[in-house]
Amino acid sequence: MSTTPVIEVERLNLKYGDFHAVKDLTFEVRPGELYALLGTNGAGKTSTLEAVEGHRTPSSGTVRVFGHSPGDRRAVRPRMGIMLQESGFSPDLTVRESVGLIGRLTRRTDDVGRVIDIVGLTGKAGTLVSQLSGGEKRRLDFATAVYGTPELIFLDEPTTGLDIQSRDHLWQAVDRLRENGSTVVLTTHYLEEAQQRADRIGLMHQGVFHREGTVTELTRTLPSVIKFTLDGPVPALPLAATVGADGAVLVETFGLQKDLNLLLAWAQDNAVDLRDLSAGPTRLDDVFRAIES
Ligand SMILES: Nc1ncnc2c1ncn2[C@@H]1O[C@H](COP(=O)(O)OP(=O)(O)OP(=O)(O)O)[C@@H](O)[C@H]1O
Repeated sequence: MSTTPVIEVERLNLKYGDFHAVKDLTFEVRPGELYALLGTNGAGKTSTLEAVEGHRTPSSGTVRVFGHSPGDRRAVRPRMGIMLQESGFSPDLTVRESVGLIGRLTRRTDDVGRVIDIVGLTGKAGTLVSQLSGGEKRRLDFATAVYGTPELIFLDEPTTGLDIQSRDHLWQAVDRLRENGSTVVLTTHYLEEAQQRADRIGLMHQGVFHREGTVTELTRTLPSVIKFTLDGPVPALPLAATVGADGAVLVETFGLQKDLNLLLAWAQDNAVDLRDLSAGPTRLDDVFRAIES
């Protein structure tokens, strides 16, 4: 597989009048990667994606997609599938007609019935877009990413409004696209989805990267947490701990396995019941919370 980046963004700046929304942003997305562009509200994710998709002209800096300017639509557009937050399908078309339209607009070829099946709308193929539920509309939006198995797929908050079965279904379809070699760029506010699936994450805040790297790289500077509640007075704990507002005992640690062992041995020796015990690595949520503090 080629190691030439699929997307190269170098010192990208985007301004809206006097407002500097994206500041000197540099990153690349490699072939076959799932890259998650995450961040706080207004961080500049959508603006950045619009520049990469060729919908917005940079104030300065360069963007290359498959080595081309995204403005070179003939070279780039057929190779990428874009699932926007709202695709804007005409309400007067049926699902089947809408999916057929994707082929004409992107110049990719596929079997319309196959795509409708993948997005789980076979029973609704003859239904007007105006009569779809919110979740069904979102699944139709997903067809734009699936049609013709594009090499590069943008998923902008793909699971917002989907029930858990539809989410699982969508991610299974994304997994199959990736098995076929597709590169995926994801934005989402569901951090656990990014934590589970992203190879790398660019975490934006106020127009710049607050952090960039793998989930492990992003989370390793923050401690893991052990949490439990106690029924009554107990002998001195074997570890430094704090008590949260809800009365739960919190132990923050960079040596999760060792400290958990210590705690469990102490509980066993002293016949202490550690109720609601949970222990886990740092989550992306914690990295996000640390941005503002
Ligand atoms: N057309 C526009 N005119 C003026 N300001 C804009 C325009 N589009 C975006 N902005 C501003 O640029 C900043 C970045 O917006 P952007 O939509 O890229 O953020 P985002 O990271 O996608 O946010 P969110 O997570 O809230 O969707 C915001 O402060 C926004 O108000």
